[in-house]
Amino acid sequence: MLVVLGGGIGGLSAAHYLVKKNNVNAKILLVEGTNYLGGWIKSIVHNDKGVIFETGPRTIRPTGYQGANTLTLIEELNLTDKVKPILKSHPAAKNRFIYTNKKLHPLPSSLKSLFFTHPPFHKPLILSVFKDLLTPRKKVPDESLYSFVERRLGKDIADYAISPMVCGICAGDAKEISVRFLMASLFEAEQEHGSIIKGLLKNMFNKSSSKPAIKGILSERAKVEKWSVWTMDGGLQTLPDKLSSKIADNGVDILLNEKCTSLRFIDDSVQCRIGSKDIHARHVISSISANGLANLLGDDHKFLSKELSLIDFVTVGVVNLAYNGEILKQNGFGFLVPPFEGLPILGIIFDSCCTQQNGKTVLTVMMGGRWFNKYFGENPSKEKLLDTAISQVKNILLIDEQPVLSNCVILKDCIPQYVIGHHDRVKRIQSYIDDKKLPLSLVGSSYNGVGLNDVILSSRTAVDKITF
Ligand SMILES: Cc1cc2nc3c(=O)[nH]c(=O)nc-3n(C[C@H](O)[C@H](O)[C@H](O)COP(=O)(O)OP(=O)(O)OC[C@H]3O[C@@H](n4cnc5c(N)ncnc54)[C@H](O)[C@@H]3O)c2cc1C
Ligand SMILES: C=Cc1c2[nH]c(c1C)Cc1[nH]c(c(CCC(=O)O)c1C)Cc1[nH]c(c(C)c1CCC(=O)O)Cc1[nH]c(c(C)c1C=C)C2
Repeated sequence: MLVVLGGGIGGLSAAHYLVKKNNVNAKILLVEGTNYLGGWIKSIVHNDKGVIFETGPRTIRPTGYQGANTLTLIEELNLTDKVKPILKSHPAAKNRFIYTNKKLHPLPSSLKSLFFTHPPFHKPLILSVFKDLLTPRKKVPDESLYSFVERRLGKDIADYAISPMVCGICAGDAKEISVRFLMASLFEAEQEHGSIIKGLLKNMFNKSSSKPAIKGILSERAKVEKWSVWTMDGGLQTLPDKLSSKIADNGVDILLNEKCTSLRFIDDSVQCRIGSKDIHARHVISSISANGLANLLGDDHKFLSKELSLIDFVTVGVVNLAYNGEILKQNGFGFLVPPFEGLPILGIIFDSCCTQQNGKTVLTVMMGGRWFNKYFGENPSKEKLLDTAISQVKNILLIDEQPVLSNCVILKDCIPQYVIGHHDRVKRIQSYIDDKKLPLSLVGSSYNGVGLNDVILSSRTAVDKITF
């Protein structure tokens, strides 16, 4: 028996890859603690109004090894016809705004714009290139994203570009998040070549990758047609829905509403406590959060449990709003708010600019993250979040109308924070599992990337490494 813990995209894709590899016909069991498969991916479809609210992720990047891998999965699931690309030429790809000093500022998006001063930046961005070339290398094992960028490119970029970007990816504080999370290659460029620019130039002429490129039909199409990001017809939930039905059709047993409450490693197998039963597995793939897994290990593996529990998570409040008519004055993906503005929101996505919403204006307001308790306390009511969202939409986007539809969710501990030292912590965790030869694989957003592409690739890599 092979057990997969968790039915989010990590667990579902792990089960899919196990089915593909399972040449010994081992039984596969997927255990999900709630009555829903998909984890944070959830699309609420209002068929009568022609509106879709995404409460979690909404777009996926097609680029890189990870991006191509996800598109291959889409082909394997026969979902090609459901893919909805957003091209690089589309306003939603070109226009991203920063809200600061009571104004929405478009982020510069062309090479030409490097040479001019674009508020909120105080000087032309080309000066940051010179700063990088003139700043001596600082040898460090890791550093915060903020301090790396401030040191090499200047405070303006750290405050107005990097801090909001970190909010828009992990709802975290750039002063705490490791530079190796989002900018590993730039960090390595400094460590190896003394400057970001020099490192990038050297790498441009010395292109060698350890992994062979994935050349699927969809990923080739994405290159030729110049996709920026893509989403799915019917909402992103189409993906976990199809994965769930495909793995069930292929014989995976799916247990819903059953939590795994303990894992005991006995000889070379694992005893999983699920509900009131003990199930013996020859291998477990855990896709649940690192701190959830820490709680299952008891006192047998104190070091592992402690390291896993130190990976922190933040809570995000998500409010979806639909208004009659197309009433947005700006066209784009949305805007982010730098944390120093002290506003109770992280940013707003203009969903109806990215996807058709039947003539309605659909917005998603994201709140809290690293600052959830500061603005909302321990247990805020959903009304408080909804009121905050509507009043921020009114103040910033000048929309006075009341929404015709709304939804509010509080996503408790939904995004891990890869703080300084995360990379080494994950190495220690993996070394412990390898040294003790535990039949345990770790997948999901807690370890090697929080984007859907990273999570899906973590499942494929884990399954590739298992020997039956
Ligand atoms: C608001 C938001 C917006 C996002 N936007 C994007 C985006 O636009 N693009 C992008 O690429 N990524 C985005 N992400 C990131 C992405 O959605 C997540 O990283 C990804 O969905 C995590 O998947 P997972 O399988 O690792 O975890 P989860 O989705 O958390 O799945 C884990 C599952 O395990 C179950 N579980 C937990 N404990 C147990 C137990 N003891 N026993 C059994 N089951 C258990 C849980 O119920 C859950 O279903 C976003 C995330 C959030 C929260
Ligand atoms: C404000 C909160 C959040 C918004 N999105 C997320 C949070 C926490 C989560 C998120 N968004 C993206 C990813 C995937 C990253 C990846 O590795 O692929 C995750 C986990 C995509 C994304 N969204 C924005 C950016 C800059 C990115 C990176 C990839 C890309 O360039 O497309 C921008 C953005 N996110 C949010 C808003 C309001 C926003 C505005 C411009 C919300």
